[in-house]
Amino acid sequence: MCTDTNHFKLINTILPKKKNLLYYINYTTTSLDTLFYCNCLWTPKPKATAAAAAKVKNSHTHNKLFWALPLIIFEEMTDRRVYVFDEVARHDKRGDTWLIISGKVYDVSLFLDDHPGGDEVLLAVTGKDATIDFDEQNHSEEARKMLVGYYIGDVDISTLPVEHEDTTEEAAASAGIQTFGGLVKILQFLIPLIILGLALALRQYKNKE
Ligand code: HEM
Repeated sequence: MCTDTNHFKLINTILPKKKNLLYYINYTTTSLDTLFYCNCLWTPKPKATAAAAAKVKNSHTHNKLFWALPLIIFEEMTDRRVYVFDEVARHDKRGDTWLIISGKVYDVSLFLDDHPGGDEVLLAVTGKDATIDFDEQNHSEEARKMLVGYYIGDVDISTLPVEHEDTTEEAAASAGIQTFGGLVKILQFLIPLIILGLALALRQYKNKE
């Protein structure tokens, strides 16, 4: 664990304040691949060789890496990809809490206790599309900026379950079409009856004459 406050300052100026996001450091000069957390906890990249891992543990290399930060390329290593809805839906519990907001998938497992709106609301929408719930709360600009820290990928929107709510304009229009269709069917049945009734009435009238 790095305790040098300068390192914290440096890291915070370079990177957005993201919690527990892993960054891949492509340290071009030594081609030393390693991972570190924003909280300054250094961990060798799993794939890194034992020799590279040993180098990272060496404090000299550690410092060298840190001060070279502005020169190195960061790539987020959070395995960002496109998830099908069913996969998101499986992460629906405390400690494994994913949700969807505007087509993006967020892992809020570590945010539950920090959420100003409480953990219950997040748990209520875990594994689901929480777009409407999120928007309904009129979250501040600050809250929206925080989203990036929990972003892990996108959801394939074609896999989202079809909503059955009839609140949308489309649903209202389709309901209108259905009502109209019903009316046409009734008229199709009634019109021949009316014509028949009129014909009979006319015949009776003529017979009377
Ligand atoms: C990663 C996703 C989310 C983040 C980063 C987030 C962040 C925040 C923040 C910073 C606040 C404080 C008020 C503000 O600045 O707007 C807040 C309040 C709140 N949030 Fe969230 N939120 C998230 C998801 C959600 C979801 C999905 C819901 C609903 C299901 C929700 C419901 C609420 C509620 C009820 C409050 C309290 C509002 C109040 O007391 O006035 N949040 N959230």
